[in-house]
Amino acid sequence: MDKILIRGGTPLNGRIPISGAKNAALTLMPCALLTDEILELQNLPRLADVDSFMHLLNQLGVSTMVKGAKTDSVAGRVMTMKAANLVSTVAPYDMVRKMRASILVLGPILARAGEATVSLPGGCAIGNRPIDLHLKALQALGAEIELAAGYVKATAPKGGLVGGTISFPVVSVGATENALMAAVLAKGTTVIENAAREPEITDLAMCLNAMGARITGLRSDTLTIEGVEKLHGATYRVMPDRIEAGSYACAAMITGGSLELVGADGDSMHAILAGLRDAGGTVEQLGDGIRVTANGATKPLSLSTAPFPAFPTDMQAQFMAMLALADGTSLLTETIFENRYMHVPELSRMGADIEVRGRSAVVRGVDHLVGAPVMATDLRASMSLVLAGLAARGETQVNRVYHLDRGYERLEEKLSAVGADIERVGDG
Ligand SMILES: CC(=O)N[C@H]1[C@@H](OP(=O)(O)OP(=O)(O)OC[C@H]2O[C@@H](n3ccc(=O)[nH]c3=O)[C@H](O)[C@@H]2O)O[C@H](CO)[C@@H](O)[C@@H]1O
Ligand SMILES: C=C(OP(=O)(O)O)C(=O)O
Repeated sequence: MDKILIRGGTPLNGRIPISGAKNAALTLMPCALLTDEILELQNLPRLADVDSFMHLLNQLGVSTMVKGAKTDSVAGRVMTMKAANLVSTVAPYDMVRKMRASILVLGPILARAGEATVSLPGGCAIGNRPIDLHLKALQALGAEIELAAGYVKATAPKGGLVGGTISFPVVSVGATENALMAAVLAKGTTVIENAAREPEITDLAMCLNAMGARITGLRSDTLTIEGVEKLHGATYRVMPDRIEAGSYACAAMITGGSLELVGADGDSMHAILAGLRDAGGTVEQLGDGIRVTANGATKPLSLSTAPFPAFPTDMQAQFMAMLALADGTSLLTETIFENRYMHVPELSRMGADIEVRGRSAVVRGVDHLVGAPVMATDLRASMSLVLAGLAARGETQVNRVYHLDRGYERLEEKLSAVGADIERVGDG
């Protein structure tokens, strides 16, 4: 298994191109299931999750073609997808197990084929992650749901799904996405109340509208969908990854450098950028991206994760690494996933002083971190260890690199280009 070796201590300076957003890509790709015409997605990131999703779509009968050489370091990939017919309505365990976002095929397969069977994704490192809200949303559109042998089977009424009111008790990104993709082909009007407002949801709604859907209320917590009989093909560009951009912003801060994040969309990053400014960084809006510059010691922060537009849970681990070296004590509170502190013991092994108290973590800034062999059990936790390694004295060896490959395109290449001493090494 590959490892990443980092010799820390170099301030990072220069330009990093920001890739297309993983979490947008993973909800835009299943839109191909909703039409028999071609959906072309541009600016897709080169990520393991995108490849896994493509394989899942292939198994369902979607033919795909990918353009974009790996050597082209700035442009994303272009994928054309065509689901002339679905050859299967089943998303099997071995695919869903690898990638929780596979659950996002449930709504579109059901809407297109009238039935869908998807393996239950189960829990994972960051928390329990149930799918009850996805299922309730589909039930509100008339679907019958059966759970058996680790699978959920959803069946639409004879004439297809029927519009209805979906009122979410808790904001869920995935459940909002599944509901949207199911409702676009339902008969009549659907209203989704307490919808997630993450920019990736807006990206999904814009892509669906480009395919002929009729969704209004974009960017708000109430989405109204007038069902249409058919969707057509479209070409759509995936939004820039706000979490990748935020992660590299933390790299600038933790190493005392200055990074231009080319293509980053500041409008989707308000809470992240506010956090960077409060931590003492300078954030400049550029024509095509943003620049983040450290100014001396990082200031401590008090931050709580919550649904958009608040501070995202997907940035909590990276901010924690940055705050581990702050000039004072920070308080981070995780309100979305109950078990998203798996990076704490590893950061502590590098010399961080962090105490978890229930859902909160008290981070007492230390003078320096020391490199060590570390590993993390999820994507953003792994990135927090890379960040710590970039600032630490000596060598850090980050194991289980496959987590990083799920969400960070060409990580070592992007970081070496701005001065990091980082390399990927194989086991042998
Ligand atoms: C592929 C993708 O886009 N993943 C993102 C998505 O995950 P995902 O869509 O899985 O996250 P949700 O927004 O659904 O989860 C939010 C909260 O709702 C709970 N919940 C969710 C669904 C459900 O049926 N029942 C339920 O109780 C979850 O346990 C969690 O506590 O949003 C998360 C929150 O911003 C991000 O961390 C993930 O990176
Ligand atoms: C938790 C994440 O992703 P996923 O929902 O795909 O596990 C993430 O991107 O941080």
